[in-house]
Amino acid sequence: MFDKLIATLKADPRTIVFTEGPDPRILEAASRLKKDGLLTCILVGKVDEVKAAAKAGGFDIEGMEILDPATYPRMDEMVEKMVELRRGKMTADECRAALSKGNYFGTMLVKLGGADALLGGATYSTADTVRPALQIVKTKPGNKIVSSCFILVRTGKDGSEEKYAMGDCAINIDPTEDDLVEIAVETARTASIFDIDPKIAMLSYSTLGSGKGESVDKMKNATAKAKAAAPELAIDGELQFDAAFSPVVAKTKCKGSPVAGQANTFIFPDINAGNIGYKIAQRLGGFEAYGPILQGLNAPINDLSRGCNADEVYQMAIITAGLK
Ligand SMILES: CC(C)(COP(=O)(O)OP(=O)(O)OC[C@H]1O[C@@H](n2cnc3c(N)ncnc32)[C@H](O)[C@@H]1OP(=O)(O)O)[C@@H](O)C(=O)NCCC(=O)NCCS
Ligand SMILES: CC(=O)OP(=O)(O)O
Repeated sequence: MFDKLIATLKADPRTIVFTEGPDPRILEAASRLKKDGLLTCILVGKVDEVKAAAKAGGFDIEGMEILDPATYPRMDEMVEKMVELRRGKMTADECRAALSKGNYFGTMLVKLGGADALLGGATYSTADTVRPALQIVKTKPGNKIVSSCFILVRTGKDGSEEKYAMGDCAINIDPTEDDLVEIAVETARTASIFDIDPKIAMLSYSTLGSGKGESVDKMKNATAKAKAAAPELAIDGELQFDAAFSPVVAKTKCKGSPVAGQANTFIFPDINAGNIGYKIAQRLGGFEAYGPILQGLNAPINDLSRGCNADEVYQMAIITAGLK
């Protein structure tokens, strides 16, 4: 799962900024990344606080840069640049206030080239982690929205990995048909990076017309649009999860579908379904959940779940910087 990304990081050393420097999970992950020679870590926070937390946890952060926005010597320059980027949407005072917080400070650090990648969200909510990136970093050329996916992995006793991609479980609350097309295409791309050959199911409570209504039409129309936009992709919908996943159910509900019964890339109709769905797979299904991996953003910035542990921080740091 991580071999390719680790090889990339060893061949091309990168720097990652953590917006929540004093958090013990961040400190543990940063100390392991340093020990393993994978990333140069920058910790945002009050120097004394970060050092005290590292000492209390027994984490070695020797040599790591700790940046406190309150004493950052280039803050005036950062404020000026942010005002320019926000183009009339935020005043200098608003930018300075925002930059006193780790989430905005870290994002501007990436924007100004002071770090290659950013990982936050151990204590900040997803909205507070992602909003600075949406406002400052913006979408990649060619993308209309930023979306996200999770890679779900369950390792068998023989070491084999069962892998799925799920999107969008974290960013777009009620995606439009066009948003869903972009989410499907981007999630398929992310799936491929993790060696999943994407077979995309556009999920619903209905299978090919078994239910009726606006939410069914949304997935049906999004499927048609996605097929037209990316004819090279294996994609079908609208499909219930059982029809998408189980070959037995697929035979009953939608025989002949190129995806049903073998889907490995699942696109949810909205964030309620997506966020609940991935957490059920994680907590009841015994899958490791890597993400949310942001897609379509013009810099490698990712969010953590606030329920993350140090292992997840370590792995997400590798994913974030390794996918740069
Ligand atoms: C992502 C999210 C924070 C954006 O909401 P917001 O900050 O209220 O968004 P706004 O409409 O005020 O937009 C803020 C900026 O982001 C941009 N933006 C918002 N959503 C975007 C998206 N999906 N893609 C790209 N840009 C987006 C807007 O264009 C705007 O840019 P501007 O200020 O330069 O004009 C919001 O959609 C959200 O809360 N999503 C759910 C997060 C969550 O709780 N997930 C569950 C746990 S993982
Ligand atoms: C991805 C996600 O659900 O994040 P959180 O648990 O922080 O809300």
